[in-house]
Amino acid sequence: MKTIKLNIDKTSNFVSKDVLDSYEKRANDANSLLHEGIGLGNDFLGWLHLPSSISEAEIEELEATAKTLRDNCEVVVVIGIGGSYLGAKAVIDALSCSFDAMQATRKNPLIVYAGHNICEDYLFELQSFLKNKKFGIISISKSGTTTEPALAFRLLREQLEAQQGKASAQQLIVAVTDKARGALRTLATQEGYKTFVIEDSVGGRYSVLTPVGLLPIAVAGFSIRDLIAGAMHFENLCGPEIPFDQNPAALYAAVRNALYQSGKKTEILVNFHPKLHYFNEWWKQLYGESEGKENKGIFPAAVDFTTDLHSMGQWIQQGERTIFETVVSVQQSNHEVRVPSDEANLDGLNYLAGKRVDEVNKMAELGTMIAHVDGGVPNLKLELPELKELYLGQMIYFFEKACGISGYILGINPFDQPGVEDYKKNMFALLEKPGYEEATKAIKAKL
Ligand SMILES: O=P(O)(O)OC[C@H]1O[C@](O)(CO)[C@@H](O)[C@@H]1O
Repeated sequence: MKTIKLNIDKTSNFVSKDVLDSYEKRANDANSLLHEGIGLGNDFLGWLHLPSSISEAEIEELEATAKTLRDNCEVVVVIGIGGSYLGAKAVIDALSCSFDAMQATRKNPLIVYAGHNICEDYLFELQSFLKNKKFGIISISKSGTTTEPALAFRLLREQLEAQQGKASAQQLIVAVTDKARGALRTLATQEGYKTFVIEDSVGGRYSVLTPVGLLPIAVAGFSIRDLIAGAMHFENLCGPEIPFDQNPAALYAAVRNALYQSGKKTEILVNFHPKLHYFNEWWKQLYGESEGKENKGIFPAAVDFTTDLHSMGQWIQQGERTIFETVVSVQQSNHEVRVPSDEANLDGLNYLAGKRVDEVNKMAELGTMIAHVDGGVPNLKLELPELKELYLGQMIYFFEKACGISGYILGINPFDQPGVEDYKKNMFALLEKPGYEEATKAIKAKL
């Protein structure tokens, strides 16, 4: 099986071999600790062996449910926030035609998203769009209580029942949530919705290879079997028994921590393929929510090149030297477009005539890497052979495993997210949620 490849060569001027070697033990110990299951956050290690533990029966159930939604819906709304939608959107966007939403004739239902913001105009416009559509809903919330998806689900469930009738709506709603707890579980049980379980041991940002991601990806018409196969392959390639210098997850975790300790406080995930924009977003939550603790942690930023070379390129080239880049590079385009020759050549592009557009993109990528490294920005590179389910699955597991190792090297718990409760408490107090009376009084005194 072809695999994604990590290249850390363009960090060697910033992290010496001795320094990198000094991280070998910490990275190996962190990897072993994950597998021993006795480290910080060890209640949330269900993602570690997830790829190899998904059964044929589970895959068939996901495929069957996806078929029901595919056969009966022209639109499927994925409701969820954070890890409850980012993994699905990252994979679906990476594999879909860039103009899929505008296609007149469709093989697959259009996937749209809700519950990932609290925007009245967004929800109004989505409900207006759905007015004359046969749509289904995949409502996803591990806790089952997150405000944003719950609000969207209340609105869209009411609309679906009004448009299709309660009985038909019941067949077009799937809930993915906790096996026993939370409002979404209670509602799904009461209404008789088809449900899938998010195991307690799998945190939201690590849940893309559970029904959270797999069901929407299957509904979109992509191969969850290939995605799982790629993840399983990297479950093996990043295991604790793999030597440090051959273990991509351990190496990436070690290099990024060495760079962080040397003063590189921000990591910028870079792509040269716009379909990976939401993969950036998935990665930002995975690393930001895992490592941003105890006033520590690399800040995860992201850009789409060459687009953002025309917005962020100046800062990256000549701003504060506290950044490094991890470039996700897709080696082979799925399509071919060559630069035409032009008799007048007024644009001066005839020197490119006959070349593949991707050849131009690759030279932009190489030129950018040279400029940034020369400018004091270390570069790591993750090469994907193609944008296919297999390599996306490999990359998902690679970043998940490296995140666990990196968090343990940093000395924090990579699997909790206590900091996200602060805004929620204030929001509930300001909204005068029952039970928050004291908090309401206190926060209003601050205003
Ligand atoms: O799936 P849930 O429980 O609605 O949580 C959604 C997201 O919110 C968070 O819990 C943060 O509040 C993320 O970790 C999670 O991915």
